[in-house]
Amino acid sequence: MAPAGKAFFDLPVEEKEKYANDHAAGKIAGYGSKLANNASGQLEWEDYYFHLLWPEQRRDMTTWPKHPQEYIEVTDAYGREIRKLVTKILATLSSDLGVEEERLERVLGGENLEMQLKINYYPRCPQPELALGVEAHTDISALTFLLHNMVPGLQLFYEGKWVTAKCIPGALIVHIGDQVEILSNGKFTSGLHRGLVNKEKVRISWAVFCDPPKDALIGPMKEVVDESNPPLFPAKTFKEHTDHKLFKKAQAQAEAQAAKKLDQST
Ligand SMILES: O=C(O)CCC(=O)C(=O)O
Ligand SMILES: [Fe+2]
Repeated sequence: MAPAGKAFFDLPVEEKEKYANDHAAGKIAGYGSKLANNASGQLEWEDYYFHLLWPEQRRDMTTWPKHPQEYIEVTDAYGREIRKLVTKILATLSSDLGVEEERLERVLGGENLEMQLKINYYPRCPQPELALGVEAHTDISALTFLLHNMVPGLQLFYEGKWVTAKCIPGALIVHIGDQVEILSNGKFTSGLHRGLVNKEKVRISWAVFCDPPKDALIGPMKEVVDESNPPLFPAKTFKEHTDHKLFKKAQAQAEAQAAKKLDQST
C-alpha cells in the first residue's frame, strides 16, 4: 500500500489536482494542500489525501485515486486487515475496562463504524524549525492506525516532553483517540502528538481513523461510571464532539491572531 500511496504524490500537479477537495463546497474527500499559520504562529505545511475506507458500501470510488493503477486494490486489502484489527483491539480494550468484549465496538456503531484514510505528505523543509507538518493535537477518532515511510517526524507528548517515535520497519502505530477516552471516562487517554517536517527527506504517513457514525451518542459508558468515578465528559453525538473541537480550534486561532495584532500595535 505504501508504494502506491507515494506514487500518487509523485504524479504531476495537474494530475493530482483532478482529485482536489473543496471544503467550501462540502467536498472533503480528495487531494488537499495545507499551508497555514496555526494558533502558536507556526507554519503548518503538508499535502494530504483523504477518503472514506469503510464501510465498504458507503465508499465513493470517484474520490479514490485511479493512478497508480494498483492503488484501489492494495488500499482495499489494507482496509480489510485494519478493520479486523479494529475488532480485536476494541475487544481487548473492552476487557481491560471490565465490560463485554463487544461493548466498545457496538457503541462505536458496529457494522456502521467508519474508517477514513488520510495520507500525509510532508515536503522537505529547508528550515524545519520554522514549520510543523501537523500541529500538536489529539485525534478525534476512537482509534488511529499509522504507518509511515521510516522518516522520523512523529512525536508524542510524554511525561512533559516531546518524544520522537522510533521507526521500526513493519510496525503499525496505534493511537487511542478522543472517543475511546470519553467512552472509558478517561481510563484510556487520547495521546497528544504532532508531525514534524524533515530537512533532508520527504515524510509520508498513512493514518486510518476509526470513527463512530456522526449520529452515534458518545459519552462515558455506564459501567465505568459510579459515585467515586463521576462522568468527566458530557455525552454528545460524534458530530457534536467534532463541531465542538473545530470551534475551539478556530477560537484559539482567532485569539492568537488578535494577540499578535495587539503585540504589533504596541
Ligand atoms: O504524520 C504522522 O505521523 C501523524 C499524522 C497525524 O497525527 C494525523 O494525521 O492525525
Ligand atoms: Fe493525529
